[in-house]
Amino acid sequence: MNIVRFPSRNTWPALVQRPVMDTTQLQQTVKDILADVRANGDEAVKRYTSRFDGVTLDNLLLQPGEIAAAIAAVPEQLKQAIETAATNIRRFHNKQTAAVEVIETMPGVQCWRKSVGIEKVGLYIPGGTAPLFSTILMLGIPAQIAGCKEVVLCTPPGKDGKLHPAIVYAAQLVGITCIAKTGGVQAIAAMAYGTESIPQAYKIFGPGNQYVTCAKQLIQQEGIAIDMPAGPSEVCVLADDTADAAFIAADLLSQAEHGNDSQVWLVTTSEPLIAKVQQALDEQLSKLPRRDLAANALANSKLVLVQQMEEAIDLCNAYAAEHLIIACKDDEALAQRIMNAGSVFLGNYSPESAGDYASGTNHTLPTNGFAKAYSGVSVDSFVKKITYQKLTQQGLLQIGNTVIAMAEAEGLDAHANAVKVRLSKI
Ligand SMILES: NC(=O)c1ccc[n+]([C@@H]2O[C@H](COP(=O)([O-])OP(=O)(O)OC[C@H]3O[C@@H](n4cnc5c(N)ncnc54)[C@H](O)[C@@H]3O)[C@@H](O)[C@H]2O)c1
Ligand SMILES: N[C@H](CO)Cc1c[nH]c[nH+]1
Ligand SMILES: [Zn+2]
Repeated sequence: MNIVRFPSRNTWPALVQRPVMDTTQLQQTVKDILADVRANGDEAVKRYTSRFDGVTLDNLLLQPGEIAAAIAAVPEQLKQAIETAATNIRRFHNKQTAAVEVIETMPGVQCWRKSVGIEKVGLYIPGGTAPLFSTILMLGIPAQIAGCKEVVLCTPPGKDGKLHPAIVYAAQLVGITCIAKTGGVQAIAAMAYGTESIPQAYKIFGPGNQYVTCAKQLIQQEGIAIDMPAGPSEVCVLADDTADAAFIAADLLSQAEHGNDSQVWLVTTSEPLIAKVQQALDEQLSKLPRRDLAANALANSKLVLVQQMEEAIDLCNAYAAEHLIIACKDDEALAQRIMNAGSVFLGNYSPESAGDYASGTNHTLPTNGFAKAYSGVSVDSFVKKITYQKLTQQGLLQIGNTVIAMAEAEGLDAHANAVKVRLSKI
């Protein structure tokens, strides 16, 4: 990992840049696949699934017989773990709904706002390097709570053309039955445009690699909504001299193992901690099955030493990590000063893995600095908020002159007349 000592503030904009592929080439590749799927539907989706995932499929949609077989193949202990996680995620997300409240802004003028589930949603579940069935809970549960009517799920198949049994188990647990065995750009295109077998969605959710994230950003320009750019995983650990180097190394590796383009940071005021973390990383990395992916990600990553905690906080806010772990004595006080992060983990006993799987918060979060302006997925992401109003005759008498005065001042006489014509009849 690169060690950066006392970087001056004017170097921070370059320092916080994430590693990205050549964006021109990436965008061209993605645009070509999007256009092909739009023109050729299932045939193109199958062709790209064969090219990128090495699988030739007759049927893109998971068949009922495959569902029963997959569910039977999930070990009981894993089923229980998935159900415990689902219960916690439900508990946390159930509290994100608010009762409709009618506000009387003037006598006889009532206004209210209601959340209505987006009718058709598409969920992308990553599967290129690991079958992230936990992501099904993170997207499927808020979709269920929001009352979305049609949910389609796309995920890449394994080399045998099948889905990991836990993917199928988690999907049925959250009531998803329309499951397509395809990933990458072709999956995002299929959900955006609709194909013969994959239904079109109004909004597409879910994390993915740089191809998936770029495809989501491009289809957004065509009028399909997306949750947010949720690309390669990131964690930043903010630590002082009370932190435990072995815990920090474990947390950094937990996100580095997601893929080559993940990025992990340590920001600290403690010089001795840096050497200890480096040693712990060496010890732990060699034992990981996914050490090659993690080692590549560590090459993109940084251990940053700063003088003061004040500066450390400012740098964390400039970096705007997907996940921020505060491994410091004053974790709660420091957390108050965090302006930019997808999700924050406080203290030495809150590993990011807890939030990735089971504590209850959502793990679909903005990466690449988008946490400066975007939130992670929640029930809100799956609803539109429609406003309503009802005016009585008394209400229109109260508000009428205000509307007429403003409409006439804007030169919009027809607006004023829509009020006058009614007032003349009261
Ligand atoms: N931000 C978040 O909330 C969050 C959550 C979970 C996972 N993630 C991230 O999701 C990512 C998952 O990535 P993944 O690769 O394992 O799975 P993925 O499902 O996102 O991508 C796999 C697909 O990429 C496509 N692809 C691969 N190489 C290609 C190429 N050369 N050209 C065109 N398409 C190509 C293929 O179609 C393949 O099916 C990781 O980066 C992980 O860190 C992020
Ligand atoms: N850390 C990922 C979000 O960046 C979520 C995840 C899923 N499984 C394990 N981790
Ligand atoms: Zn993770």
